Amino acid sequence: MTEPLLSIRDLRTVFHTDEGLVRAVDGVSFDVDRGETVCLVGESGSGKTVTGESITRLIRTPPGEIAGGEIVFDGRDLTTLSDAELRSLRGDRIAHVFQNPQGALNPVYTVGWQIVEAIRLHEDVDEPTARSRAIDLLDRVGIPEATRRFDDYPHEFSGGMKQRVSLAMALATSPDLLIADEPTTALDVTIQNQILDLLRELQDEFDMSILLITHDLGVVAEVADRVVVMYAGKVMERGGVFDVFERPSHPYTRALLECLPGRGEGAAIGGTLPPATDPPDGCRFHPRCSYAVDACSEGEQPPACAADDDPDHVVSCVHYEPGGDPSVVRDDRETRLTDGGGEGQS
Ligand SMILES: Nc1ncnc2c1ncn2[C@@H]1O[C@H](COP(=O)(O)OP(=O)(O)OP(=O)(O)O)[C@@H](O)[C@H]1O
Ligand code: NI
Repeated sequence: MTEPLLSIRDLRTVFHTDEGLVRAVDGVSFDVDRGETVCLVGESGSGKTVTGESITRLIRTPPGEIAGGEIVFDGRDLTTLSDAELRSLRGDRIAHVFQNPQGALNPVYTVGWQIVEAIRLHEDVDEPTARSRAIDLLDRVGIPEATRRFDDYPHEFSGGMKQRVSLAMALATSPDLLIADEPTTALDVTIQNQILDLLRELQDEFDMSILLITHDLGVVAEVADRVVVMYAGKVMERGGVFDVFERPSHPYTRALLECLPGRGEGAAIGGTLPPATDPPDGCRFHPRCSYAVDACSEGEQPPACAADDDPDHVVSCVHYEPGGDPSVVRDDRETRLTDGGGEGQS
């Protein structure tokens, strides 16, 4: 088996605040394979952004601190790298795109010049070469009349076009991993779909992995190969996108899916995220969970347990622990009937 490109193990990122210690990311583990898209999904405040920003240590220290765990990228543990080593990795082999492209673009310089700089910072090429590469990139991300627009300033682009420009910047050094944090959230639905289509095309073309952060399960269904469902700093469930959508196993995942139009009641999940400085014992979701039993409010978050035959599909819920009964949460009758039918026919 080939090594995953990125392997996060037991990541713990905390913030020291006046209100106390915020365990924003509290023992998160998942992998991103080469060429695949992994989606981090969960409600606002669940720790998605902090996870993404911990990878290349964009977390401001203080108040933030990576308190434990490993972030192995292409065989190297990034938590042990110096700031200088990380800086050269960032924007070279790992690139970030954010919800607000404004942040990635300097209002004082033309977009073309900024992409040229990004290329030349990481590669020893002359100006004309970098310039023609920059125009190619602008063209590739769908900026019409790229040659003419090369000399325009960021404010001369619409929101969707600005996001395309920031994508071109991110791709300037052909990164192995693109971390995209809600890249389409600020855009209207049509533009949103165009950008997601573009991401998919570019992924094939550049042969890169994508870690896409979103609270939108519709987006996940569109682009993900695998899904990591986060809640209050913990991973509730992770697995292949097909498994997670067809056999959602954690009550939280099921509740999120129920919120999807056409899938369930369409209602929001009752209750709110626990206070960040004072999460409940046991499963972090138990105060909002309709399947909670006494054991759910005791001890630590349950370990990652098998959700089905696929070893990649795991769930952190007492009902899946040894001796537990998953049918409390998930109706497995259909699956069993199908299995039985298969045997009968052979
Ligand atoms: N600089 C900071 N200081 C203190 N707490 C922080 C800081 N940054 C993030 N947090 C806390 O960490 C937790 C996780 O935040 P994070 O931004 O990762 O959530 P998210 O899942 O990305 O949410 P959203 O969907 O709103 O972007 C929250 O409780 C947040 O308040
Ligand atoms: Ni976020």
